[in-house]
Amino acid sequence: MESSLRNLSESSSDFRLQTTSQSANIIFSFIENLEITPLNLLVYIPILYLLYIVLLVSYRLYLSPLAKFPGPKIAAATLWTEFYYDAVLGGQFQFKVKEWHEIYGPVVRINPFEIHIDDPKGDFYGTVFSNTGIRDKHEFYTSQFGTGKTGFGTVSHHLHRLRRKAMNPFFQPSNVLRFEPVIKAKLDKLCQRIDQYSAAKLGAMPMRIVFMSYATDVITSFTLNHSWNHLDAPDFNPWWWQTTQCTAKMTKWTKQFPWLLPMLQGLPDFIVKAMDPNLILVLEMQRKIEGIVVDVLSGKDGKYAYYPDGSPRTIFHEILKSDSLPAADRDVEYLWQEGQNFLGAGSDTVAFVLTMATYYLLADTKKAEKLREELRVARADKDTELRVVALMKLPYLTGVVNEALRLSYGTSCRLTRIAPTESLNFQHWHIPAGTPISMSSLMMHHNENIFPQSHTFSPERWADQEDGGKALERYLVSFSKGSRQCIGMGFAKAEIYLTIATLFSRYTNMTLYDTDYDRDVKMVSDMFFPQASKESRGVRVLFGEN
Ligand code: HEM
Repeated sequence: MESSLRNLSESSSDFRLQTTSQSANIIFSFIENLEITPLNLLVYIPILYLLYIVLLVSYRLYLSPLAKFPGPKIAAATLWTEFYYDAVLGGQFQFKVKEWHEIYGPVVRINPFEIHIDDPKGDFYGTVFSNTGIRDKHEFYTSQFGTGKTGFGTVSHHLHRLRRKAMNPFFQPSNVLRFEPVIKAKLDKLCQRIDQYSAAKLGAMPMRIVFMSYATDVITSFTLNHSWNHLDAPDFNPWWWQTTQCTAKMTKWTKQFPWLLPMLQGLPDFIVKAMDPNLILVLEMQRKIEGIVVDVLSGKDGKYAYYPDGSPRTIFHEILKSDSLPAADRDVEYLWQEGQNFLGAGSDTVAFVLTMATYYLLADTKKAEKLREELRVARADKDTELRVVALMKLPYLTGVVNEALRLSYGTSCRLTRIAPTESLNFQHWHIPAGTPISMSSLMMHHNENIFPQSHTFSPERWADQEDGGKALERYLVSFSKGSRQCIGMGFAKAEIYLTIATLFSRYTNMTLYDTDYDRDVKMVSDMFFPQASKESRGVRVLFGEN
């Protein structure tokens, strides 16, 4: 209450100041004259609470520095609007924001604190997600995963720089290229599993689950130096995909109630299980990663934790080696949270891009043939298996990868940045320093000015450009941009290029099985990652004889 009143007195409008200070006087004299008895409290508390709400909403609607921005009043008044669309209706807020942009224009105030921008030219993305400016994250966004100590979850720009610096060497192109043979070994295993499945006539393969197993084996080998070997499971461990889906769905609740996560962690397992059996999978995953971290810290991995030249094979050894890391970060909690982020960030994201590439190429077999032809010619030229560096130079394959990234969006939710010391100007709008500003890949990637017929999968929109689509990449934001851009981008791209090239060269007889765009592909809800309809049976593929 006091802070609301203090805020009120800072108003620039004399009239409003007068009115609000009169209201404040009334409230104070009301409080002074209160006769406190238990019975009276039952009446006074709701009245005071109601007054507090009225003052708070009035402040948000008329006095806040964001009051000048267009948008629905209900969104400016309360965070419950987002909660209703996202938690109650299930991932619908992004679509609502899109509708608001159609009504109010490119700048919309989407909650009491935040402005969302859908720039018709797309260039403002580079300003908000800047590489050079100071950019904090918004705690409302970061708190949803309960990993506030990690690079991903760090609010402060400056602290993030220190944490990111500790991880950077692990993601250098040289370290990614050194890992290429391991990705290829996992790819061989994936192909063996596909061959066995098809020889045993087990039917169509659920590609998101299959790719999820594969991507998890790759990311656990890369970051933990221990493959989780999901590809060995006869059914590709669908529960692991459910775990990540459950973690993502939980964010719609934990964003509003961040205390939920620590509370769950403190409850006995049987209670958590009774609430939702998938929740226990999330906790088990966290404990498994924590166990690995404890092993790392105790030196259990010994010399196998390092390459012969002494560089680390696990992200934890890399982080601990750094002299930039704050001392408080050298503990188990920080490291397991970081480990969880790597697994979450590097498994279903990659799996979804691969699934989308597979779907769109098989839905239009001419495009698949064009890709195969490019790969055939390139291979004949070199007379050998292509390495990732050579693959990345192929224009049509690059178009396929970029289109798959574009139509899988990265995160389907909006991303937010705060410029704490700099006010930003967009069109005629002046956005005060410290305002959380968000933009969304969903809107960037369906901006018809930039990507005409944006719902069409068209590798040609990249491949047919004179510069191979380099200029257009500015608007491809699946990995976001700027200082908080995905640290695993180079690694993910290497994995995606290798996988698409290998599968489409090797399997010439792949067909979609009972896969319907509206039911199984089209994004209908945003659960941090894009989700198809509840009736979806996934993208399924039959591998025939080649
Ligand atoms: C297609 C695959 C991937 C996509 C689309 C993707 C997308 C993204 C996006 C959009 C962000 C920024 C999130 C934000 O602003 O809050 C991000 C951050 C991050 N990603 Fe990825 N990612 C992918 C793969 C990976 C992989 C393979 C790894 C690990 C090897 C990884 C590790 C991370 C980490 C650690 C961050 C936080 C970076 C920071 O804040 O400094 N990602 N990713």
